[in-house]
Amino acid sequence: MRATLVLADGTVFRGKSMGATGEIVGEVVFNTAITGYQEILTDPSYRGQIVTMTYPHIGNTGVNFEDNEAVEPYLAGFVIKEYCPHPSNWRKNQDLEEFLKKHGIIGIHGIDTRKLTRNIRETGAKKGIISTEDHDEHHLLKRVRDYPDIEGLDLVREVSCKEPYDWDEGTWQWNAVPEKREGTFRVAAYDSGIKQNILRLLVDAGAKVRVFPAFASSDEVLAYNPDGIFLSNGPGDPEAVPYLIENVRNLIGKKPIFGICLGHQILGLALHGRTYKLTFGHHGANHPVRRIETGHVEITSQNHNFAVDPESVRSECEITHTNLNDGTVEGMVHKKYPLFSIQYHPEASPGPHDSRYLFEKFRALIENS
Ligand SMILES: NC(=O)CC[C@H](N)C(=O)O
Repeated sequence: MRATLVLADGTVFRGKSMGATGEIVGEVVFNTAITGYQEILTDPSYRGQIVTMTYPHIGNTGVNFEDNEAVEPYLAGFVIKEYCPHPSNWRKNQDLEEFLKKHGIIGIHGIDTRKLTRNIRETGAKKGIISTEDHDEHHLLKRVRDYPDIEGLDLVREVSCKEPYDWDEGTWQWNAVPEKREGTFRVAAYDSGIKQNILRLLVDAGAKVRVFPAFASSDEVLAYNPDGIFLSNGPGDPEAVPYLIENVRNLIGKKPIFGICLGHQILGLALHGRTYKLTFGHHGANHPVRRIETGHVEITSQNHNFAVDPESVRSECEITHTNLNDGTVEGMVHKKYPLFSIQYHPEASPGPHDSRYLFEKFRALIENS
């Protein structure tokens, strides 16, 4: 079956349908990771986005029931060059196409993803529409242009849990049964679309974790009597979740805080700093980051479109990590209060694992506070 992708600048790609059928609009971004398409598909931070894989051959290991980062994929659409319809992997439970169909995700394959990636790199992430029903580029262009922009949309509410719950599973290997663990200190984790490997690494670091919805009040979170607060990754524009910014502002200075990705941006805003949108963002598994304290370079997994403006937080925070490709802020620590945050994904699953020390750092911060 045919599928057509039209970008808001009028560029047209004609390919084949993969997964669910219908029509979807989202912000088109590209991810340069070579492995981990299943984890990318199930990362809730992609809500509202159409993800293009630059790696040309996708689907060859199928999908299993263990590697999802959330209970289901929340992204808008999926774009690949060549789909592998004959996956071969001992952990496979489903093929990629079945998985996309089951979850209602519309995909397109057989298009020139290098041309698409160059377009986004040169003129920035932009809205796109994928349709398997209407192939008239003028109709599609009108609909994609009429669709609201991602800035200002609260996508966090769509992916956050609705009720608090406890998490007690640490990391485990494919051939072992996950074991339940009792932590030694309490962490309240705000779920703006949390990736499960973050929860596992918090448990590995010794935390007893209770996950709270992104809209939970600071009083509700404090009533759990946590030793530390964690702020998760999540989709969309950080400025679109004022309730979370306000609640986090109430918690600063009261408890040790660690934020990842959206959590880092929320901390920046709660400290009265500023965030801004990058041209095409960082989405991949090999982004070099400089750890200023030691001068080391960490190879990191990243997925974000927004960044914290360093000048806007300079009076209160020190910048601890910077991106070696474009110099943007990748981490900061408060000069007075026990809090630090990281823009990239130290829990990266699959790797690289250079940044796992940050979970131990959170434990140490809690112990010393
Ligand atoms: N992975 C994330 O938490 C992404 C944060 C934010 N939605 C951004 O795009 O920058």
